[in-house]
Amino acid sequence: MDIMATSDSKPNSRFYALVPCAGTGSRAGTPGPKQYERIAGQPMVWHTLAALQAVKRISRTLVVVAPGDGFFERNPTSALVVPCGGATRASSVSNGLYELTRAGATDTDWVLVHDAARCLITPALIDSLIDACAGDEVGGLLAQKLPDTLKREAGGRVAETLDREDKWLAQTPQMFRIGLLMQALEKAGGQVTDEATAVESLGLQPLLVQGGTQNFKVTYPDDFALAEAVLKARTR
Ligand SMILES: Nc1ccn([C@@H]2O[C@H](COP(=O)(O)OP(=O)(O)OP(=O)(O)O)[C@@H](O)[C@H]2O)c(=O)n1
Ligand SMILES: C[C@](O)(CO)[C@H](O)COP(=O)(O)O
Repeated sequence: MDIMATSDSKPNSRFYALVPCAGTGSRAGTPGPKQYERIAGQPMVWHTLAALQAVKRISRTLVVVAPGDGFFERNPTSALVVPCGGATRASSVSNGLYELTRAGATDTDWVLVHDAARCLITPALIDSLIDACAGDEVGGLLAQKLPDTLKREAGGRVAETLDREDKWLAQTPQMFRIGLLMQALEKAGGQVTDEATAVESLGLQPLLVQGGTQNFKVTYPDDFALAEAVLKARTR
């Protein structure tokens, strides 16, 4: 692909945030979608949006919800909410990118895709991703080196211990040019679990930017208490 067409030759590119918020949270064990569960006094997604909206360089935040989701009608936000969630996270992101372009974003603007369920993200981490990627020709993602020894399993037993030196856990936000990411997701299909995988399918190598252990995705029942403890500790 012609990477020069999307490289940082456009100093006036804007930054958008896109929040996929259309999942059901099947692993979380909550009665409804986990992103609306209250954590530290607020629905989870509220913490996520507050961090993104505190970053002044982000000109607009778009939230992708499932069709028929009435949460933001009951809880108005300054973010643009679109009921275009798809069957997979990747299709929710693709649909949201299209809506961003309808709202005036261009192919060379940047988008930071961030999980609604990563409610512990901070403005400082978002800023560090933007600082690292805005001059990069591909873009990149927050990620974390593995803190533990890594095993491969076979039939419930350890088959081997893997080298972890070059392994990272992908987090979000993941930041790419809108045109590049649309092209990448179209090529990669709806099953890829993050934006970087789609961009890799174009033969490109996204930049790994140091994330944080607190920027975990609320996924399992135990994660709610941990997220609550961290958020409460920050306000003390
Ligand atoms: N079809 C989907 C699936 C997921 N997401 C969003 O993508 C983020 C990360 O996904 P994950 O933690 O896997 O959330 P769920 O798909 O809701 O959880 P689970 O896989 O346990 O069902 C979440 O903010 C979720 O709302 C989405 O917008 N559209
Ligand atoms: C995008 C992501 O948060 C990166 O770690 C993650 O892949 C999304 O969650 P899923 O469980 O893979 O849907």
